[in-house]
Amino acid sequence: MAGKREDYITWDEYFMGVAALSARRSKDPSTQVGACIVSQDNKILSMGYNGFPMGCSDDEFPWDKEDEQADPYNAKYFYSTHSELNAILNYRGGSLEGSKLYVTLFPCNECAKAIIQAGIKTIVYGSDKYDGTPAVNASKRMLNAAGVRYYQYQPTGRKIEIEV
Ligand SMILES: O=c1ccn([C@H]2C[C@H](O)[C@@H](COP(=O)(O)O)O2)c(=O)[nH]1
Ligand SMILES: [Zn+2]
Repeated sequence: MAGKREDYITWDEYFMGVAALSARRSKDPSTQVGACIVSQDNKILSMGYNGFPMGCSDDEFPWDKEDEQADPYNAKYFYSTHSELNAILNYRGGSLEGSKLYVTLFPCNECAKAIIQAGIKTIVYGSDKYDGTPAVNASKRMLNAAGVRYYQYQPTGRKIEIEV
């Protein structure tokens, strides 16, 4: 009798992989972020990626970031909905209390507020490239105060290729 496969992916690889795949839908030329919300018993509840709200055309609204200081009206930041918020808002099933968020970039302060208020209790993040910025410092301050646990995803080194 054949034994079970042993090289199957872990839960963290699976859900971070889903978050990374979700990020591939983002039209942001600079930073693509993906998120996946999972229940305590490892069921996927929702997903999201950074992009403009419904009705705000990816071809008409600005993707520039250089203009942020000079002309914020023509930079992406006023318009882009963050992946974590999209994942929270995309959920149609009721409560996210006690759930876990996988996200490819450490959440900003605005996302931290939504995460806390939604009842998400754990964050597994990929990149922390904005660590030390005021937005991420404030985010960590709020997450720590609210008792939301977070840890960085530890890659296994296994390459996951998807061919469809
Ligand atoms: O918590 C976060 C923080 C940022 N994002 C999105 C918002 C933007 O579309 C990009 C950041 O663009 P930069 O050019 O790197 O400033 O990431 C997010 O989804 N969640
Ligand atoms: Zn954010």
